[in-house]
Amino acid sequence: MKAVHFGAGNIGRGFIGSLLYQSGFETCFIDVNNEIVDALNQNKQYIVKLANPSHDEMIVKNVHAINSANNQEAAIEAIANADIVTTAVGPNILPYIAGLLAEGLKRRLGDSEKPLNIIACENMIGGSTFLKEKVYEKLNEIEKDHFSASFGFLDAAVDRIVPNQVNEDLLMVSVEPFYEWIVDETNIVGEKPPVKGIIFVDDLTPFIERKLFTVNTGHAAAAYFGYLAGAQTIANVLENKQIHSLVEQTLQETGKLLIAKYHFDKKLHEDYIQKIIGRFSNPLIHDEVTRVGRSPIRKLGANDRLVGPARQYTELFGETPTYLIKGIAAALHFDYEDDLEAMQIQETIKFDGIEKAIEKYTQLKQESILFKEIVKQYKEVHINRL
Ligand SMILES: NC(=O)c1ccc[n+]([C@@H]2O[C@H](COP(=O)([O-])OP(=O)(O)OC[C@H]3O[C@@H](n4cnc5c(N)ncnc54)[C@H](O)[C@@H]3O)[C@@H](O)[C@H]2O)c1
Ligand SMILES: O=P(O)(O)OC[C@@H](O)[C@@H](O)[C@H](O)[C@H](O)CO
Repeated sequence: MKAVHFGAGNIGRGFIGSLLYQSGFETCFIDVNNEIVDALNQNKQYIVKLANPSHDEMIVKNVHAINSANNQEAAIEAIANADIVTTAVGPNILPYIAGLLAEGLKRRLGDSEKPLNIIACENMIGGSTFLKEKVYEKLNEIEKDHFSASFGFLDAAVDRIVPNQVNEDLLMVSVEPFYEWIVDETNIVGEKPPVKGIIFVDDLTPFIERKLFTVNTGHAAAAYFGYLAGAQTIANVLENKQIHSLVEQTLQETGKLLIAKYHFDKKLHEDYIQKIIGRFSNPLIHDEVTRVGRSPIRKLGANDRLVGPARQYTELFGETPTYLIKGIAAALHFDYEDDLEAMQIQETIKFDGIEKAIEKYTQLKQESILFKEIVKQYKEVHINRL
């Protein structure tokens, strides 16, 4: 069986590639990073190392790679012959791979009748649906009909903390032991993708919201509070009792929302929160606050991990969430120079003011109570940097 995976980065190699190998796939990574592509083609395997006390390792074999920046033809051919396509390139990159994916799928339609499922493994709600929209923008009406009959775009929630890698071995990836990959089965065409470790569900929404509004909300809060406090890594951040408590309280707020919306068992959800905080605190993972806080424009998006639950909380309970708002305010103070989105937000604040910046990046209306509370909190954080 052949897999094509877009994005041979942290999660691509450290999670998806590893499960594809364990399931018997030969994986072709498509990436634009020449160094990684060359190394994969040279070694044809790489090591995944677990951040556990015994530092267990496994070798992922049967891999090769194509640089789509200079070898589109090979990438199109690989997609045309794949048994599954997955991605982990980042939500903002999905529109840029859509053209190539569309070409590969068109060629496949010309060559065979075999159905194909595509799974975008990105931290966003409806990632595969979004990718499908971008692919369909490249098609005419007849092609759209053929695509709908032959290709399934399956939304997913993926969870495994894979920090930026600093190993001498370029391909080695250190990952946390925990993982979870939940896939919406409702749009599958043909057989269920035979990937060991995938949990198929018929309603993904509770799972993706639970993951994004707990793991990623807690992570973002820790990153932005931690950055203000001058911490380097997420594990360091959580050693600070004050921030530990801020993160926990933030997750109590998203927990209250999730339990009310999805009737999750209160005790089980509390256990889920504590397990996640434990994962963040893993001393064997060196996860920089700047990676976890990366792309703050995306993270401040109306439906993303901070503003999404804050908005829903305010609508459902008729009051604003104290700690989520603190997290949003801290994100607006994230002025890390190497992050283009952080710099863009800081420019907007500097030239247009905080109100215009909040409106632009969160889509919240100035007259809303949530908006006003964020402005207030932003000014307070400004005075008392943690
Ligand atoms: N790292 C994690 O802990 C983690 C966990 C769950 C989900 N995710 C999600 O996985 C996705 C990837 O995150 P990551 O941490 O692996 O990032 P990463 O930067 O390590 O990997 C992204 C890879 O995509 C490649 N890429 C960029 N543009 C491309 C293009 N046009 N075509 C093909 N490849 C391209 C990059 O070169 C890079 O190798 C994100 O959506 C992220 O939210 C990450
Ligand atoms: O990948 P992002 O930028 O959406 O979010 C940063 C981290 O929160 C994220 O990568 C987590 O490590 C991951 O989602 C854990 O499953």
